Parts: sequence; structure tokens; C-alpha cells
Amino acid sequence: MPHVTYLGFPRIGRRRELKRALESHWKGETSASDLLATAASLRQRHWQLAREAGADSVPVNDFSLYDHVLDAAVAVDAIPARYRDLHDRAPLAAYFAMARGHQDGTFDLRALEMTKWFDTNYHYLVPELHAGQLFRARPEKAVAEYREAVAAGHAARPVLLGPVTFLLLSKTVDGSHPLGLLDALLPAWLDLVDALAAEGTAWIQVDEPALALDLDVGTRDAFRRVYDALAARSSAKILLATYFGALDGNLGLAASLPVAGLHVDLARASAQLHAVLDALPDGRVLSAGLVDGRNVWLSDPEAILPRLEALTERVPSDRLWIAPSCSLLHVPIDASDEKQLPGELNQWLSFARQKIGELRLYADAAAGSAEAANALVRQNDIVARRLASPEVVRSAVRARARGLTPQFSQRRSGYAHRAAVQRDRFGLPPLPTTTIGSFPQTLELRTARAAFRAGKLDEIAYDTVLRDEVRRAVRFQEDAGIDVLVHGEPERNDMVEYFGEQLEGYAFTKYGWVQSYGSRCVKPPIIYGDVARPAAMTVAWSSYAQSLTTKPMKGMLTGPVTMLQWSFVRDDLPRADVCRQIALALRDEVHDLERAGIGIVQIDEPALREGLPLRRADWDAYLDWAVEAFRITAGGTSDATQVHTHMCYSEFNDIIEAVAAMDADVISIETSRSRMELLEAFTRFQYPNGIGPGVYDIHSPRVPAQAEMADLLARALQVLAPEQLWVNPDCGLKTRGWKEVGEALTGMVAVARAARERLVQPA
Ligand SMILES: Nc1nc2c(c(=O)[nH]1)N[C@@H](CNc1ccc(C(=O)N[C@@H](CCC(=O)N[C@@H](CCC(=O)N[C@@H](CCC(=O)O)C(=O)O)C(=O)O)C(=O)O)cc1)CN2
Ligand code: MET
Ligand SMILES: [Zn+2]
Repeated sequence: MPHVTYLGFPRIGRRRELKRALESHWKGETSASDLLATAASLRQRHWQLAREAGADSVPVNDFSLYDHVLDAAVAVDAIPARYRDLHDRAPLAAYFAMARGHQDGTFDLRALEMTKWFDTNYHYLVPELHAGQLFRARPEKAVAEYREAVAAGHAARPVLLGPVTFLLLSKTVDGSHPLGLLDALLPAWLDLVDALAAEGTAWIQVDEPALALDLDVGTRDAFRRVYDALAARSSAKILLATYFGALDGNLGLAASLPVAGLHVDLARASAQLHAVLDALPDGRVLSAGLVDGRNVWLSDPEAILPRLEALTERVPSDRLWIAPSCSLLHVPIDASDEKQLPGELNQWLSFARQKIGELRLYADAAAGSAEAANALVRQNDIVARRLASPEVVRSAVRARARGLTPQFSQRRSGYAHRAAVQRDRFGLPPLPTTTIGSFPQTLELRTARAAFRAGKLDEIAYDTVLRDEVRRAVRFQEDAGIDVLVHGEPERNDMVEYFGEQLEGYAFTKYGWVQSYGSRCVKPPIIYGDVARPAAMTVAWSSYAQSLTTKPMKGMLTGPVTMLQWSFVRDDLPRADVCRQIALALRDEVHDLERAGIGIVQIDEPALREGLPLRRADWDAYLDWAVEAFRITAGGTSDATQVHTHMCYSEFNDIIEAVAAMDADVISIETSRSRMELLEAFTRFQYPNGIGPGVYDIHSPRVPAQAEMADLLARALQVLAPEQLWVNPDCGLKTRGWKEVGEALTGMVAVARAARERLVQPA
């Protein structure tokens, strides 16, 4: 019978227990040992849950207190020098300092840079390395978690991030190529393997998702060196795990590496099944990623069973494993918690627990269980009902999408003309200041929303809380001297979920939390049907906020690509089509805002870069429809309406043409953690429109010194024209507290004013 396993499990907990434990520890309310006890009990609970759902073995060391890439760095002692002192005194505090920065009487430490994990909404901390770096094995965490699982009676398999992927995800402070550190890293990494093997583990899972990327010769060679060295040194059985896409041109390489087993993604890349079967040498274990670890739909037995049959025909059953395509980190834990979904939706869904259960059924059916086969017949009916459900088709939406013409994606005039019209309309000073949209989501605000949702606070009272919050944000911005104001987004639980709740075709869960970074989670809404906007979504809030001030109030929307990318998306329609439906719905909102007198509208697209396919061959097709969707949303607006967009964590070098093609009048981007590195692309390309490179790292509770922001602004002024520069934070302020925000934004305005003076009277 095939062996049922999984590559990793969500860490945050069904009710976000880890989030609460982390945040209370950070506030100083609970001790390190309280936090570690919660973490340990979550690990136990999750292994247990997975076993009960049907897993034969469990991964360990997939758990993390903050991030598994940070853990991988710590496991080879790659701790940058600035954290060393703190690390020697308090390793846990230093770990969190690397993740979120640290400010006290003695230390003032910037955090590591944070960026997206492949094409997911999960963020990892970027290991910061330098040429000549020394590495040393620190196997304590992996070993301890392995012992815990074994003591609890589980067949456990430690997970390590593979050294090649680790280096490709890292950056060096001196600009040297991270792969140049392979010789230095390898002995330490092999010591980790040895330490785990010495515990007697049967298998070690080594994750190398980089094998799903386009690889150059040097990287392919690095793979050979690592796995040859590993095979020469250790007899540990290695499951080399690849996911997030097809191996394609790397299949020969992956199949030839001297490891005991290979995991392949057969959800996103089901087409590689036969090529993998042909390439895999005899005697290897094949771990087949049959069910999708990135989406929430119950799998279709009609699609999976033939694949399973092909597998069982070619691979002896003691060498066949079946698993989700990738770690379950990217889906919520348990769909059976959801009792309030429309129609039959709750039957259509499969979260982490259900996915393991599905795999159990497939394995049992393959072994001849009639009961399992019957259950799969029933599952087949459910999936067929979803695919044929009338709830998912809206003829008006389909007709409108068919009627799209190139006209829809045009502004009336080009940027130069629009800029002149807008200069006259708004009369902003040079280096105008603004913020990205959200202001602190305080505990009071979230508590009020929770009470409102629970029916314990009536609508009028909740509305009053929100209006008070808008007034506070407007007053604060006026006092601070900010030029373009925002209403602060207090009415939004999340920038995607909030819109999903108001759009038809979207459903949302009660407990469907997925970790985004550290303690921060999102509840991605579920797109199950055609998307339409029954009524205006933001106009009342923006109008109210505008009524409180004579300064321009910026309307605030989440763009179509981000609405798509940060949702769980139906799999019965191309993503491009779903995105166009969303774009049309948002376009109506833009026009309603314009009609209500809102002169500046920001259409956030922080997920544009993240949605870029992992393989270059697929980029153009994606960028075409993604840029078009943005342009449809912004299209048809008057020249006097200033369209902003915002992106964070974006590596723009490769997509700068597409960013320019969006033709937003102003773009704000995240740049402060990377010290303005991103601007290189904008200068090389001579990006013409307005641009606000963030000067304030809002993902850290640390308040930046004015000198730091001034330095960042000066760097930006070296490479961009002063007429095109805006001054703003990296991203929205919802995760921050009012006190920090007050200090930081007051400082930011002072820095912008000082720079303005220098523009007028150069020194
Ligand atoms: N979808 C999405 N992806 C994104 C971002 C984003 O903003 N949205 N930003 C980037 C960075 N990622 C982020 C992801 C999450 C958060 C974030 O702040 N999340 C909040 C939850 C947001 C939310 O849904 N809040 C709800 C529910 C809040 C809640 O927990 N309420 C309590 C009650 C009050 C309390 O005790 O806090 C409860 O229900 O139990 C609300 O405000 O209504 C959190 O983890 O704390 C920030 C950034 C990239 N990806
Ligand atoms: C992740 S991008 C966030 C943009 C949004 N307008 C905010 O300020 O929160
Ligand atoms: Zn942002």
C-alpha cells in the first residue's frame, strides 16, 4: 500500500494559538518558557491530528517560532554580526531581533529583510551573508523536535532546507554571489545531517524547491556537488523534495542525484508524471504530490485515480509515497470548522486535515479497500456538482467580460499631460508626503469588530467607533503636516477579505487562517463563482473622510491581481478570466469614487510581483493579463484623477517594463529594508511617472531615526528626479501602534520638509 505522508503542517494553530503566544511574549506578558510550552503543545497536537487523519509518518522541524528560513540560517550559525552580542546574552531575543528588529536601552537593531517565499503570500527572512562567512552546525532545534515526535510514538522525518535553495534565497552584503559560499556552508550543513542521522532517523527530507526554477549551469553544478558530497559522507536516506511546479529541464538532474527518494509536485505539474516515471532510476522512492497543497478544493478522483494507477503500475508499493504537492503551510487547518458557508461550499473544501484524509482514501483504495473506493465515488459526485453548479455562473458577468475592448484599458491622455492637469488641480509641494492607506488597527478596533460580528455591538455603535477612528486618522495627518491624506481603513479586517465580503462570487471563512509572516495571518477569501459588485464598497468611507479635510483624500482599493493572488481561486476557469471579472467590478468602484469627488485613488497591487510565474517562459503571458487587469480598473478615469498604485516586497528588476506599462500616475514601493536597492531598476529604465520609495520600515516596531530616513531619501534623490519623488512609508501602518506611528511620521514629514528646503536653496 502507498505510504501516506505530508511535507509540512501549518504552525499557527487552528485558533492561532501561536500568534497569541508570540504576541503576549513580545509584549513581555509571558515568559520564554510559556511561549515554548505553547509551541511544543502545538507540535504534538498537529502530529496527532495528521496521524488521526491518516498519515503514516510525520515531518519534524517544519515547525518554526517565526520562519523556517530564519531557522535554517540559525541552524548553520549564519547570524549577522550586529545580533551577536544580543545572541550571546539571549538567543531567543536575538532570534526575534533578526525577525522584527529590536530596540531597548542597550541595542538598536534593524531586522533582516523579508520577502516572498516563491510565488506564495508567505514571507521569509532573507539570510544576510558575506564573503568569507563562517558556518557551524547548530542541530539543537531539529534534534529536539525529532526526539519529541519519536517520544510521542510517531514515525518522524526531520526536514531541512537544502543548501542550494538556502543560498539562492540569501543575499550577501558585499554583492558577492551567495553560491560562492557553498564550499564554506557544505561542511556545516553536512554536520546537521550527521547529527540527525545519529538520532537514528530513517529518513531526512531535504527541501529544494529551487529545482522548480530555471537554473543556470553554476546552480545545477552546485546541486551535484551537494548531493554527491552528501552521499559520500552519510548513509542517511534523503527524500529530496521539490514543489511549486514542474522539474522540466531539471528533471534529469533531480533524478540523477544520489538520493534515496524524490518528491514531485503532481498538482501544479501533473503533466510531468510520465516523464518522472521514465526518468526515475530503479530502487528510488517516489513521493507523489497528488493533492494540491496550495488550494482548498476537494481533489477530483476522476483526475487523481488515473495518476495513482499509473504510479502503482510502475512503482512497487513499498517505494511509493503519496502526499500533498507541497507543505500544508499555505492552507488552513480544518474545513470542518466552517459552518457558515453558502450553499454546498463546505462540502467542496479540503484544508490540511481533509487533504491528509483524502490521501488516506487514495492509498486505501489503491490497496483494494472497497470502503475507500466507495468514499471516492461519493467524492467524485461532490466535485462534479461543484463543477456543474449554477451558483458559479453569472451570465451578465460573462457577457460584460466578452464585451471588453482595448478601449477599456486606456486612460484619456498620456502621463505628461495628466501630470500637468493634476499639478494644477492639487498644487502639491515638491516631495509630497503621503501614507499607504491603513492606520493602526488597535485592539479596541478589532475588539469592536469582533463584538459587532458576534451581534454584541449594534451597527450604529460599531459605525461610531469606525467614524471616530477616521476622524482621529484625519486629524493626526493634518497635525503631522502630511500632504495627501488617507482615511485609515479602520473598517477593513483585511485589504482582500474586506472586498471579498462585498463581492458576489466570493465566500469567506471563519477560521481559515494562513500564516503570512511571523504572527501575522490572513484569511484568504474563496472565489467560487463569477465575481460581481452589487453595490459601492468604499465610497461612503472615502466621502466621509474627505468631508473632514480640505486636503486631498486618497481613495483606497485593492487591485484585481492582488484580489486574485491572495484568495483561494476556483480551478474551473483560467486565472486571467477571473482577474478580468474582478477588474471590471473594481473599475465601477473607481468611477463611483471619482463621481463622489475623490480626486486621488490608490489601487494597491502588492501581489503583482509575487504572481509572476516561477519559469521565465510563462512570464509574458502572465504580465500581459495582469497589467491589462490593472489598466481596466484604472481605465476611463479623467486626466485630473490621480491614480496611485502600491507594491511591497517587489523585486522589480525583471518586470520594470510591466510596472511602467501599468502607467499609474504614482507608485509607492517598499525599499527601506533593502536600503533603496530596488531603485536601480527604476533608474536604469528611466521610469517616468511619480514614485514614492518607502523611507520607513513599517514591518518592524522600531521607530526609524530621522537621520536614517533622511539618508534613504538622499539616496533616492541621487537617482530619481526631485519632481517625480514622493515621501512615504514602505506599506500600510495597520500592524503598528499609534505611538510609534506618531513619532515616525512626524519625523518623516520633518525629513521631507528639510529636503524641500535644500531643493529650493541647494547648499
Ligand atoms: N491578505 C493580505 N496579505 C498580505 C497583506 C495584507 O494586508 N493582507 N500584507 C502583506 C503583509 N502581510 C500581512 C498579513 C497579515 C497582516 C495582519 O495584520 N493580519 C492580522 C489579521 C487581520 C484580520 O483579519 N483581522 C480581523 C480579525 C482580527 C482578530 O483577530 N480579532 C480577534 C478579536 C480581537 C483581538 O483579540 O485581536 C478575534 O477574532 O479573535 C479583524 O480585524 O477583524 C493579524 O494577523 O493580526 C498584516 C500583514 C502581504 N500579504
Ligand atoms: C500589503 S499592501 C497594503 C496596502 C494597504 N492600503 C494598507 O495600507 O494597508
Ligand atoms: Zn504594502
